[in-house]
Amino acid sequence: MSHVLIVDDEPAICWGLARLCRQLGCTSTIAATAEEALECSRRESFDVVFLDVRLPGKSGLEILETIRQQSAFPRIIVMTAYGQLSTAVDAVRKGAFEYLVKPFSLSHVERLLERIIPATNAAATGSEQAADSTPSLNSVQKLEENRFELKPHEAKANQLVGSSPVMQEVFRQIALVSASEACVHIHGESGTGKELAARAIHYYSGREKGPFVPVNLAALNPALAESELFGHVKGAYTGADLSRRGVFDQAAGGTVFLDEVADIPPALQVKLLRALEEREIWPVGADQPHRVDFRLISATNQNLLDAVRSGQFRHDLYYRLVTFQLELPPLRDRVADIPDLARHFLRQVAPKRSHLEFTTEFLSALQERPWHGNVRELRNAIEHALIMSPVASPAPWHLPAAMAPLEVPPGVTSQVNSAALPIHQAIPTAETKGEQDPLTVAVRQWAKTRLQEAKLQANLAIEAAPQQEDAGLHARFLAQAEAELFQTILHQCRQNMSEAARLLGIHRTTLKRKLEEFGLMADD
Ligand SMILES: Nc1ncnc2c1ncn2[C@@H]1O[C@H](COP(=O)(O)OP(=O)(O)OP(=O)(O)O)[C@@H](O)[C@H]1O
Repeated sequence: MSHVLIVDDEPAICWGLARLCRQLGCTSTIAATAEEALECSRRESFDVVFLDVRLPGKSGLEILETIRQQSAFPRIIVMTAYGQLSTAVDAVRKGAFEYLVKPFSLSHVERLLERIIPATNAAATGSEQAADSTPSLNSVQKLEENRFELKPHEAKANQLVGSSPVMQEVFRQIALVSASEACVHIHGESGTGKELAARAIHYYSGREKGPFVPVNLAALNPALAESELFGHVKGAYTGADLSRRGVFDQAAGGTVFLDEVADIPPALQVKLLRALEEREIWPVGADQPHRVDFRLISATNQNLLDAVRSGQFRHDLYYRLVTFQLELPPLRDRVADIPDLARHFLRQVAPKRSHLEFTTEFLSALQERPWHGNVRELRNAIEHALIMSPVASPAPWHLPAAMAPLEVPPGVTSQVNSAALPIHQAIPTAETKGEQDPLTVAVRQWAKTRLQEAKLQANLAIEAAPQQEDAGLHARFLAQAEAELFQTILHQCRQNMSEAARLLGIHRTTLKRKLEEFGLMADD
């Protein structure tokens, strides 16, 4: 008969779990604190331990390792309500067998126990089944041999915020998969945090000291894509005066992040498959391949299976890439995370104002938006609102207009992520440039969206609509930016033209002429 230790200071949880144990024919002991739990595991041996993270006094994670050793390595199931990603990773590294996100259903726990109990019984009788009982959190054994410490500074720099149940599940999966070497495929709408999740997997893996090399396949010039990925030797083609290391070589000992992987040209799919299977890279023009040690994480906002079905994506490559699929939920499915995310972005974009409290009205307005651009749109909206309200806490009307839904036809990416451009083309990002200037971000996004539209039109062979598109991007940009700037300043100056012109540093007549040009002159 299996013996279960339940460590939680919430009586209702202890009661529910104890009853479940009885139904499954196990005995159970309850402890409400870490100290009590240690005392119990000193006295008797347990097969399964339910261990809450937040306990009065010491936390569950602090005693996890001692309990494992005292009780002859029981299956430890860590339970938490509001874990950060680092909590989940810590639990896995310390040897937790499972990580349960509260609130959990008892039927889920029942299935889990039904899976564990035969193995623990077998272990007690020394039968073969025990040897087969692989821990649910894989690679625990490997980690036992090769334990590494958490790097709080790195984790913080790449912090994924989210306490909603769906994000807790994401954290759990990141914790599991980062302990392995599996190829991970991240799927989610644009701006849901796919690159951030990929970075987290890298930083929490054994490769965290190696490079993380992001590359956006949709942004690569098709003619140069092969050389970007695999490198080339000197003289490989006209103009190749020097040999060049590709993305995989740059990532040696670390991780390659292939963003928008659905856009990889068919010819390169074969080469990528070979690189994954053989762990060998064949640079353009080379007469032999060489070995490279890399881990691959890929992402897309498209349905990769649809691409396989339509013959655009090789099925063998699909199965190689999607060893483990991580789904990032759209922001509308985790509105509970919005206040925490808003505070996180406040600290990020305006550290000097981090003491500021958002009003309930502002937070409600945030939670009511559709967020088609997901977390990226939220970040930009917070920056915008903080700019528009430089002193006081922002109000709902300081937010920019909500983004329209993005219709993304297959084969066209919804957004070009500058952080995932090839290294030598990368535009400085928050990571490379320190603090991000909101205007730079907005301009960059505007330009990317226009490029994306151009690409879409080219793909669909659409004739550009005459009027507006006839004006070059520069003129269109100025018209849009100036109109917005003038309107905002005029609004702040209560439509006082002289005051607005003074603030703008232009002559009043110039302002008037421009407003007329843009059709923004108010009727007298
Ligand atoms: N859970 C989160 N916590 C904190 N910041 C987040 C979170 N998710 C996304 N972000 C932030 O939102 C922005 C967009 O994230 P990211 O680039 O990772 O999204 P993505 O899904 O890769 O987008 P795309 O598909 O357009 O490339 C970044 O500034 C990122 O730091």
